[in-house]
Amino acid sequence: MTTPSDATSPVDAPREEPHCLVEQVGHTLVVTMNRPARRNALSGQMLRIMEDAWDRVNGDDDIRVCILTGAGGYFCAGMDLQAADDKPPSESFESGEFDPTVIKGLLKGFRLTKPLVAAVEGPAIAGGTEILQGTDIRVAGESARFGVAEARWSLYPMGGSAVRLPRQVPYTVAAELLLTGRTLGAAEAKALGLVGHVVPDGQALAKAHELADMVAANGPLAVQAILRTMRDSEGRHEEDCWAADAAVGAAVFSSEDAKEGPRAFLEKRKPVFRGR
Ligand SMILES: C[C@H](/C=C/C(=O)SCCNC(=O)CCNC(=O)[C@H](O)C(C)(C)COP(=O)(O)OP(=O)(O)OC[C@H]1O[C@@H](n2cnc3c(N)ncnc32)[C@H](O)[C@@H]1OP(=O)(O)O)[C@H]1CC[C@H]2[C@@H]3CCC4=CC(=O)CC[C@]4(C)[C@H]3CC[C@]12C
Repeated sequence: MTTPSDATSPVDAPREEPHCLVEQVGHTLVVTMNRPARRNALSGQMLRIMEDAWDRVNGDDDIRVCILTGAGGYFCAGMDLQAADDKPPSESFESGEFDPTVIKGLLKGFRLTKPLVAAVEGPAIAGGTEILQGTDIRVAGESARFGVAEARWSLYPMGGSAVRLPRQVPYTVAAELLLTGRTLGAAEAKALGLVGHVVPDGQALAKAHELADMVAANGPLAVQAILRTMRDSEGRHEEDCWAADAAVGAAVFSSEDAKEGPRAFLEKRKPVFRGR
């Protein structure tokens, strides 16, 4: 997809903001989709920055949790329809330039090994709700709106929603949202369990930080092991999961942190976890 960074621009043009901002705050990496004038529509540049951020989360032991949010009071308006009109994604699929089975920026075919907290203000439409389904803990401002609108434009929810949404909300609701393209508000999303928290507008990021800080204060090995088992056991019979569950759990109990935690409780102090 063409992005402004691919185009030549006059030297006197104002410096364009990066399409995605990445900032570490303590043990939390904050990823902010940053094209508010386009309602944070997903550009190629934005997705490339997000892919690098995901690698940083997975590769840096100092990062224990990630927050994904959008700038300007918006979450994400999905694929950049102008860029798609300039260069239809089908050209990239047909040429083999892009393998749609893995869309790392949208966390399809690639997952974070640490918890991802979504802070949603305003519209999270199509690709916006698609990437939401790759997050773990979710906070919405009361005016946030969700939906998978691809069918409205005779497009396909290539970000994974036809697979994931029926696993995250009741089947008939997933079918209705995917097939009608209608949107839903934060209250309905909370009632369905698509998001876990609804807060006053403008407070989603603060709540996301509060939750992220709770995660970051816990044993990182335990947190990552729990997340791994949740991911690996999804859709499988429980009897097929216990061996892996036990192996992952035993490794956590064998860690130094598993001794530090109970000791800190008994000594009535905060634990100091070192991730080993
Ligand atoms: C398949 C994956 C997902 C697909 C999609 O998401 S389809 C797009 C669906 N999006 C929508 O339907 C939302 C459209 N927007 C709205 O409904 C409204 O704007 C809003 C409700 C979001 C906000 O309303 P508002 O009143 O506040 O604001 P407006 O006045 O409407 O808008 C303000 C301003 O912003 C512009 N705008 C808004 N939305 C968009 C948008 N989506 N695109 C562009 N511009 C937008 C609007 O025009 C106004 O502008 P103005 O000038 O002021 O009038 C895909 C997701 C990612 C894809 C992959 C990306 C990487 C790839 C690269 C390749 O080369 C191969 C393909 C691929 C892998 C590609 C594959 C497909 C995806 C996975």
